[in-house]
Amino acid sequence: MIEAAGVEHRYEGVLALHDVSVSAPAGSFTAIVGPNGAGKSTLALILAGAIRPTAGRLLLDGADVTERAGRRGLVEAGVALIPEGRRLFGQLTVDENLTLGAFGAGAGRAETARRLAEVYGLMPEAVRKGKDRAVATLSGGEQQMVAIGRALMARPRLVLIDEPSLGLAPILIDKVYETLAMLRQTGVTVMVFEQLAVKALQYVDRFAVIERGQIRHQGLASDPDAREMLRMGYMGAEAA
Ligand SMILES: Nc1ncnc2c1ncn2[C@@H]1O[C@H](COP(=O)(O)OP(=O)(O)OP(=O)(O)O)[C@@H](O)[C@H]1O
Repeated sequence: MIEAAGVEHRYEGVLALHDVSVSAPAGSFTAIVGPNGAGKSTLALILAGAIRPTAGRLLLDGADVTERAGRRGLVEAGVALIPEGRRLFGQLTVDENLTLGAFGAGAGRAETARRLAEVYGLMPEAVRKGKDRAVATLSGGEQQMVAIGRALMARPRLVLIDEPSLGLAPILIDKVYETLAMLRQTGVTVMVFEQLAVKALQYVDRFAVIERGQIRHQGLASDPDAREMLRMGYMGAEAA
């Protein structure tokens, strides 16, 4: 469904990605794992079409969309990015934040109400009950759920999530991943960009290891060698 082919990205002097080729088939759940500064956020932005790679191509459903990259990314094509740090409106309520997700995608009032009901169905009880609370008063895990919910309000076919576990307690990380697994069950293609490699591998079916801007390994999470590779300390203390 989505594919980066021979992608390179430079920020002024810094080579952030070098000859990166990764893909995610429709309906898959994929993790791009790697340590701090490996290039995960840059790759997430490129796959979402939010920034244009300095070399290489971005393909969506087999069509070259490299030139379409821009600030709004590939939203119209059904691609949603949940950036690191979530970027919610803390003073607005859960309901208002979710509604803005549909507004950005051009949904009318009745359609927005339908989508709200659907998205609340995926949210944990604490978020449903807190729909009139300011988002800033929710826990980090709940806020991450709202960020996922807001992206879903645009009815994306592909959801890219940068560091879903960042700053969350382990039990909440599992809840976030369980929600993503449920989302995938509904037919949405899901990609996470994650430092917690071992955790991500419990949930995804495919993965790629990125280090210093290059893909070192790609495979299936069910492959015993995959886990062995992470265990060998390839990712050092950052695998958890
Ligand atoms: N806007 C920018 N300008 C210059 N260099 C940048 C910029 N954004 C990222 N970089 C550099 O590009 C490289 C990859 O960064 P990136 O944020 O993509 O990695 P990451 O794996 O997401 O790391 P983290 O987990 O810390 O967010 C790093 O060396 C980083 O310092």
